[in-house]
Amino acid sequence: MTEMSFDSSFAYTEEPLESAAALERRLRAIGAARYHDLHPFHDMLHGGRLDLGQVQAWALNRWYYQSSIPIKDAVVLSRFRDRETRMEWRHRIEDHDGSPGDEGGLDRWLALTTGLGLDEGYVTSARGILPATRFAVDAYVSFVGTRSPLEAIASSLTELFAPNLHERRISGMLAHYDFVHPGIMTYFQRRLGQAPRDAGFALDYVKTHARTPEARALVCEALIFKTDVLWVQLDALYHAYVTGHPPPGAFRPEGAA
Ligand SMILES: O=C(O)c1cc(C(=O)O)c2c(n1)C(=O)C(=O)c1cc(C(=O)O)[nH]c1-2
Repeated sequence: MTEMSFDSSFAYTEEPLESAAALERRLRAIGAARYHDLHPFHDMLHGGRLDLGQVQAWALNRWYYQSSIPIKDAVVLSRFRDRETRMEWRHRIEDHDGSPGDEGGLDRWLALTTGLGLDEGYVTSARGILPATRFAVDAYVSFVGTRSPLEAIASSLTELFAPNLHERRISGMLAHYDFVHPGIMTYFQRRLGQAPRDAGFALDYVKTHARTPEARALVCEALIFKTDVLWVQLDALYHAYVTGHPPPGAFRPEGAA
């Protein structure tokens, strides 16, 4: 008799979502299996295996994600009647947009793209981004406006896993690329402090407010959706700039065929 081969990830039975602790365990397992730190494009980025044009393509596309985050957070805010949640959430908008006289994350992201040699007007126009970037990011903004407020908050939970990735990115990119220096990596340096606070609030929120196994399952589905939003952006970058099939109208690095 021939032995059947099977994917061992389906061989276990998942723990029922009967408590907040079980929910947290499941969320962490989802991150461990699906977060975009596992994507081969990130291995190449952090391991110094991309050229300047490919790093530019990544930073250019990520601008669209970054610049949509405060819009997404404004939509999240609009979902809550209670003042406490709005007060807690609103600093996220300022973290990215900044405030008069105080730079925000978007300024720091532009320091990165400019430091990599990209024209600021071209970056902010988002004209050269991949269609998949636009579709994925727009789907995230739409998700938080159309799903329940609980799912809207849950979809930000990928941030639980971001600080490790940012640390690896800072050290890897500084070590491997002569066109990267600390002055253009301040975006990630700053997120190391901001993301744990934000993720901690979101995790407490879903643990407190998802009170049934069904609600906890929705929280998990929201996190899975978000890991897909992140993953598909890197798939598109890989296809366009590693495999070498940029779609019509997309950014073409200088000197590329
Ligand atoms: O570099 C990354 O891999 C990464 C991932 C994520 C994430 O996991 O969603 C965010 C960020 N960075 C980030 O810088 C950021 O401001 C951010 C906000 C959010 C969110 O969903 O509200 N995610 C992320």
